[in-house]
Amino acid sequence: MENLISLVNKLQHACTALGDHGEESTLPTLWDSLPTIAVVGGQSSGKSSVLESVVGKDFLPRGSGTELLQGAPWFCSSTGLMGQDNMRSSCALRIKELSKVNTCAFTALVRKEIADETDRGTGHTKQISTVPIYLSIYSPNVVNLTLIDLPGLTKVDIEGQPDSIVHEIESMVRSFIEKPNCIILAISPANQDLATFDAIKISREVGMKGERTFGVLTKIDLMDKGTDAVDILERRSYRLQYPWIGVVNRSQQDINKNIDMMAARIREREYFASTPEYKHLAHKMGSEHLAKMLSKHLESVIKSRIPGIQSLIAKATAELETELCRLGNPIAADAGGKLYTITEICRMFDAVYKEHLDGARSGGEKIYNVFDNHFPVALKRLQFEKHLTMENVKKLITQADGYQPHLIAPEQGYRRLIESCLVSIKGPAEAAVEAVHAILKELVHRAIKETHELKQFPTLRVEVSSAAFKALDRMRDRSKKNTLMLVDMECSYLTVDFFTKLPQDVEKGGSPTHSIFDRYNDSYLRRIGICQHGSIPKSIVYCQVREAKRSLLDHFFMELGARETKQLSKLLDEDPEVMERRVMLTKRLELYRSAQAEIDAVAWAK
Ligand SMILES: Nc1nc2c(ncn2[C@@H]2O[C@H](COP(=O)(O)OP(=O)(O)OP(=O)(O)O)[C@@H](O)[C@H]2O)c(=O)[nH]1
Repeated sequence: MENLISLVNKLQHACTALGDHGEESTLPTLWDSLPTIAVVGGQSSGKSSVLESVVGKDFLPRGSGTELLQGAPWFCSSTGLMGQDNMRSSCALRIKELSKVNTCAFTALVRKEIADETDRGTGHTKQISTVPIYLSIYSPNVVNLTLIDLPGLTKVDIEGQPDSIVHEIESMVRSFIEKPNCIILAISPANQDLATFDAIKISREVGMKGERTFGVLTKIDLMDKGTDAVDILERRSYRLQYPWIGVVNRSQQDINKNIDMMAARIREREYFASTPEYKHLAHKMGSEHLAKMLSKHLESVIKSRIPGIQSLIAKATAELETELCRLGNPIAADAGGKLYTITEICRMFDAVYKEHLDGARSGGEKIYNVFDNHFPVALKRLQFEKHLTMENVKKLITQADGYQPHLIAPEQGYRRLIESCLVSIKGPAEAAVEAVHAILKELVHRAIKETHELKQFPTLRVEVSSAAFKALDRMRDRSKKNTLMLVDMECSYLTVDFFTKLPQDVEKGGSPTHSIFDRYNDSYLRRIGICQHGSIPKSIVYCQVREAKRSLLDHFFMELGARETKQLSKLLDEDPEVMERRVMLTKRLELYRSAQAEIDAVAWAK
């Protein structure tokens, strides 16, 4: 029994330390893995007496009028009383510290509590109540188990009870004992015909092949003279998977005389040892033997549940770890720690952002699309013809040499013509800068969303995105300036090479007979634009994309260094609910880990 106490206590310790009392919980319950013991039998068959003798204490009211459902979940005081009221919603009787109450006082106290509770449940009508009474007794010396004293099964209606009572009791009993973790003590009085009792029948029905059922033959001492229970006890009749155990409980007279449990056990031992019919079976009879058998059985059942409990704990631990990981790390208290956390998170954001640009995540390809598609299309759409209308060309060329007549060729005029066309490229160039800017901003949104660590801190998230946007705005402005400058630069000086190439290029495709105006036609000027096509993206990538990759949060970091602890704390203003949940989960995880260690120790000791 001591081994069992220690084994169950360890498991129970693990369960109760986790605050797991079998209540509805999001986490898998360990409680269900532990067995309960229920006594089933006809009215006055001796159920309460057997329960008490297994426990070794008398506390249950017996005799007529106790057809109530008494459950006794047992806890040891070392695991505390926490959560009891949550665990059992209805009426819980709590008798604390069994060891501090003397037997008489204890008996009287518990009996009174049960009787009062029954009256409360049935309204003094002495009817059977289907509301369970849960009696929790805490002691370091008892096994932490749930013992259920069920109302007696009956075949006939009971006076003062509704007609449906026979079925009600049966279905109540069935609902308790059909749970696979319920060990059934089928109580049958030996002084009545066994065939007339349903205890075995009902427990066979729910207990599959009877592997959960222990037959207990009570009232052997009350059998008619000349009859005995040897056939049953020697497994010749009413055979069960486990041998029947005969017991001799205290009679009503003994109870009235206040014969205590110890004396009753001695007398029971003597009875079996001295009765000729049972002498040879004496070592397998009696309440003590029943208690030992049950202990052994419980031990093996509980041990067989250990792998299941271990996997429940492993599953719960994994779930806790996942959630904790999702909630992120707790925040450091000092400024240095906070600064470190912020920069680390920013670094992670930065890394995600770069991945978008470099192709590890999607989005960066949109920039290429601007250069490869939007920009050339925009160039194509430029209305060079407006510049090249005969009127405009004439005007420019005529104006170019002022009052002087052109001697050879209107070179100055060509220059002006080309310049004015090049200037119109500024529009598409600016549009490309803006398009890339929009893409870079959109990627900030995406990277913010995808940086898991930022989810924890809404304020930091806002600040990081606004810092990134500000940086991108600065880069955009610089890029625009540089790109437009590039166009200006192209316009400001046309090389000889440029000019010498003009007629040749035109001659390749064009007709030399065409006038000079026709030669520098629309498609030709477009080609000049296309020359720019290469350098404008270069400028944009250099000023915006490369910079965004290199120094998106540089300003922010510099500014961070100057912030005070209070301001840093503001950035890390986590949702208090998240903080609380993290603390709770961390505590629970620690408990699960220590429970795991304890249960592992039990498993290794097998
Ligand atoms: N002589 C003798 N009396 C017994 C034995 N077992 C139980 N009794 C007596 O039988 C009566 C009924 O016993 P209980 O233990 O209350 O039976 P129960 O099945 O719990 O009864 P209900 O809950 O009322 O159905 C009590 O007066 C007991 O003292 C026994 O083995 N021998």
